[in-house]
Amino acid sequence: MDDERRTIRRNTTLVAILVASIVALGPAATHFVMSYSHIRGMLEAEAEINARLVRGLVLANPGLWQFEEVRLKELLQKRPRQKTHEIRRLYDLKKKVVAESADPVLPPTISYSCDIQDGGRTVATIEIVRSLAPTATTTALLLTLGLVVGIFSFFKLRMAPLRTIEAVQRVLRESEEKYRSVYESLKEGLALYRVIPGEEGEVELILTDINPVCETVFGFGSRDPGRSIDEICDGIFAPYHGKIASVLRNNKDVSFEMQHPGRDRFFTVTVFRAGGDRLATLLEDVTAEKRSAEQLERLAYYDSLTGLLNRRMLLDRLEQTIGVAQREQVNVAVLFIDLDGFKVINDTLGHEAGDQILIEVSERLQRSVRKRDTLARLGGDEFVVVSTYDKEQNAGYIAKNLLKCISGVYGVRGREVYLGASIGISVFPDDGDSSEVLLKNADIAMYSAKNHGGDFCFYRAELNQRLHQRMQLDFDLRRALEKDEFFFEYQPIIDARTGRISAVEALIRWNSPEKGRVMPDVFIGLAEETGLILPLGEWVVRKACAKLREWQEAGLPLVRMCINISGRQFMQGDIYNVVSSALKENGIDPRYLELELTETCLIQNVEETTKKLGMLKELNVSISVDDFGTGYSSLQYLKNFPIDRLKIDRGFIKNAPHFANHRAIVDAIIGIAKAMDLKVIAEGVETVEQAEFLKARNCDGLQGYYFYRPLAEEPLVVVLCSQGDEEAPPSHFLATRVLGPIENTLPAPFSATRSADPADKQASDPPSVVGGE
Ligand SMILES: Nc1nc2c(ncn2[C@@H]2O[C@H](COP(=O)(O)O[C@H]3[C@@H](O)[C@H](n4cnc5c(=O)[nH]c(N)nc54)O[C@@H]3COP(=O)(O)O)[C@@H](O)[C@H]2O)c(=O)[nH]1
Repeated sequence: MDDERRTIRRNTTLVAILVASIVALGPAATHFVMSYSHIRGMLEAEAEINARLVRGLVLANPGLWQFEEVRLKELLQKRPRQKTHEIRRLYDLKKKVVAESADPVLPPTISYSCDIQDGGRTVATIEIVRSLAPTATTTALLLTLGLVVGIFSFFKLRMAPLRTIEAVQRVLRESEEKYRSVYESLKEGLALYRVIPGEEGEVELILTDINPVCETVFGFGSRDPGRSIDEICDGIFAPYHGKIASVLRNNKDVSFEMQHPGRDRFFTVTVFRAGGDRLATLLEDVTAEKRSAEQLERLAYYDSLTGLLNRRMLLDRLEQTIGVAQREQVNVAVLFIDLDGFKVINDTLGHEAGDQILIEVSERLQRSVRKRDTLARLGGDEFVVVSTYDKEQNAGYIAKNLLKCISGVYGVRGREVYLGASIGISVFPDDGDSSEVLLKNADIAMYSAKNHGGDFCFYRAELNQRLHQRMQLDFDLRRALEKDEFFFEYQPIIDARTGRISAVEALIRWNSPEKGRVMPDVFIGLAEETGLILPLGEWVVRKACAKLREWQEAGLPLVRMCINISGRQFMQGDIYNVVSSALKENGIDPRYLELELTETCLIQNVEETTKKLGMLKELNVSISVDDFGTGYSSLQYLKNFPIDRLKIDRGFIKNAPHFANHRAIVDAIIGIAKAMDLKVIAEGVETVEQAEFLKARNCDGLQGYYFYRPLAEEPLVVVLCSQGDEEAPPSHFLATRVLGPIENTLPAPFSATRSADPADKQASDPPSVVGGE
């Protein structure tokens, strides 16, 4: 028990004794005193009356009244209340009883005497004695009752204040606990301080209490209460003393944001009065909000992958640089960099690897540019450097330096890959006077550099013209599709064993009203870029199936129809539904349709490819890998893909008879195909040597100008009809078309008369063929 409680207990005991005594004795004492004085008053009055009566007798009989005992006794017996037991006595001067009227009177008694005078001289005394017993009894009863109530009151009174205090303390404790639990569960740090005013508005804050968050987040320790905040926090609050002091002065809360350098965190501090000269600070950790605000700002102005400036910031900086260049009479070069070969790396090694490379490229560029230059990433594999220079040739030097630093070998995922770059340069003020124009022109120049095999290219007005030409071409192609201006030429594929045509490859051409016959090299790339390849590719599938049905219905000897499927069409298009619906609509045997996909396209996304190829294979169509050898050539993938044929790229065929390494590659590809139970076709067979070389190595199929150039439909039909038998083609095919003479001789190596010069060969002079692949 503390001192306070002890004092309270002592004082309340004293008060309780006092009150209990009053309660115990008060009624009895009051009763006694009041009864006593009442009785006494009555005795006085009665004694007076009796004395007067007796005096009458005395005055009437002055010498002999003492002998009138009977009369005197009668007088003494005259009382207002006869029931009250009394003793009444009359004494003479010698104190001898002259007359007496006596009832039995219980002690204790009360008496009153009254003198009887005669001529101013006392001649006798009357005494009345009455019992005080009834009063004493009542008083005793009251005293007993009072004591009981007094003792009870004593205990009650003695405990009541302590109980009240305990109740108050309990309420306080509960409210303290509530406050504590709120205080401690606050997610903000709450610290209480005693303020010691210093000189010139300075204040010293002495920490008095902290909640747990203050410890974990702000770094206060449990031993810190009692210490000055400046001492604990190495003075980080010092700059805010003025604000803190103003809270006491103005009685108004203040808030400010501060950084805790030791903990690398940001806090919003709200200072408010906590009663008297106490202050409290609410410390809210806003590090996460601050970081996400910074992150948002970074996202708005910086590229999230490399940390370089983004397009928005680049344009802003470029505008500023133009302003400076105008004032200082210097040139600004905008160098638009696009990586060469990045897409293949990204597609084959995955996006993570691609990202890793982009980060390394940005690091190399950062090391290469000057501090005052601007370096940005526009997205994908496009970077831009903005540099000021004074001499004309300097922009070229900068580009060369950039190329030197970017181009080379990159290590990624334990492999080494080579990367180059193409740079387009536009120059202020010659090529534009706004950031947007300079950037657009540098982009155009970059395309030109890329089309010329990399390196760098300065912007020229005619490049812009070329861009417009491309836009025009895209427009014309879309219109051509609507107007059905596309058509096929068919290049036969020869079965090397029999010399018969085993398949034809349908090759798209555009019959442009303005340009005439346009070859696919001119438009397929652009169609891929713009996405036109999706409807165009669908047209190819549907047209090929429709042709197969037409030929079937016309009774032509059927061969496989091979069509080229572009990478974008395979990955992004709904190839399965397009092929299956085209097959169904035309009711043709799916085995007559072969889809040619390039190696690079197949390994873009192996999982997706496996799924799509599996579905296509379920339709029973054939699948071949085009341009084999030029891409990744992964045997692992080949093993898992459901493919039927490999087509060796014509680049290897061209040099195979003359160069040992190309020969070795062709040998290897044929070997792989045989080992995997795949058929192998050689593309671009142009000479007799090539044909003999391939035949000697058991290549299954041969395709190339040596045998046939791509043929229009009519000569193809003639060739197909003539192979194996000498029957004429169905009449309706010949009726409307003019055919050249068909030379019905075997081509070398099947006939010694065939010229080896591909230039000699025309679409109208096919060899006669025997057998099939
Ligand atoms: N996505 C699609 N791509 C298509 C389609 N049709 C064609 N193409 C692709 O366009 C590229 C160029 O095709 P093209 O000008 O038709 O040339 C083909 C042949 O003419 C040519 N070839 C055939 N033999 C020889 C030869 O002996 N020498 C030689 N120099 N060239 C020859 O090769 C082209 C066919 O190549 P490939 O497809 O790899 O078998 C071309 O990449 C076509 O793929 C289409 O409908 N969709």
